[in-house]
Amino acid sequence: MIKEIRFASHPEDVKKYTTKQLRDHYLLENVMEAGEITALYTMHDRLVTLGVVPTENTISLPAIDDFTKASFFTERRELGIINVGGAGTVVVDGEAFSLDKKECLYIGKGKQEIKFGSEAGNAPAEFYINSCPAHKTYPTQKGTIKDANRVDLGSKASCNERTIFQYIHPDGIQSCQLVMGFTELKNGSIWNTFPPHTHLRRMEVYFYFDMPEDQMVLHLMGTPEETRHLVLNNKQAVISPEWSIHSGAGSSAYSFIWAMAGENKEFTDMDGCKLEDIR
Ligand SMILES: O=C(O)C(=O)C[C@H](O)C(=O)CO
Ligand SMILES: [Zn+2]
Repeated sequence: MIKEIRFASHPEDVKKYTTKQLRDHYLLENVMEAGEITALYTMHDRLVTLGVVPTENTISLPAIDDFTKASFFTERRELGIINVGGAGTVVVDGEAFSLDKKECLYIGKGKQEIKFGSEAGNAPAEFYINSCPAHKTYPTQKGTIKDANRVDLGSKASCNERTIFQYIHPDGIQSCQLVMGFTELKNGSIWNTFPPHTHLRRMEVYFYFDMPEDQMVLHLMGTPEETRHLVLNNKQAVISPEWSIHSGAGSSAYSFIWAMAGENKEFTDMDGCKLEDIR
């Protein structure tokens, strides 16, 4: 298992960060490792981002004792999973859920044994997971693309034509604080989340996928009046502190999974930035 803790940051400090410091604090460079679990615990709302890639053998989710001091991972946590690889299965206390690419599974607090497997070891499932502290148990539930709430946004002329698929949200799969889904850009569009926004009530993590290996996204972060960029490639993730914008322009179309945790679960509770204020 590959694991790491990152601490929360102050916007005044981040203004002084070099490219390397920005990447060290916010970028998750290697999320998916064959046959491995990767786990990154951020102190921004104590969200844990994991990647699980079972190849020949199934992989069990351990408690990660030094992060959680719990006897099993979901003793005080909930988690949301979206598969971005080949077909796979998640077994939750003996109940099997098959997940095709882009399908979602929410697992509520209190599930003791969680196991991940792939249908074919040479085309492994790649489970992208976000977990946050939970105070009560909501039912474990699968979501297929048809179950997701679709929101079409943007336009061809603005190069930001995209569809948001909401899985774990107030009118969909229920959770304590996790909100999660993915956004797909239409071919020819490159901008996500533009115009950008902040939401002091929630932090957010973006995981970019379905991006050609030789392409990239310039992901924007920072306060609206002091922005910075990070270069992200396929299957990399980036932490967005609650005070930061999170938006990006790619050299081609791509998709990304967004996940939020914090004070509320209101997807539309955003403070939109005026383009004339962005620096
Ligand atoms: O393309 C978009 O716009 C998004 O996907 C927005 C994210 O979901 C988000 O930032 C929600 O707060
Ligand atoms: Zn947001």
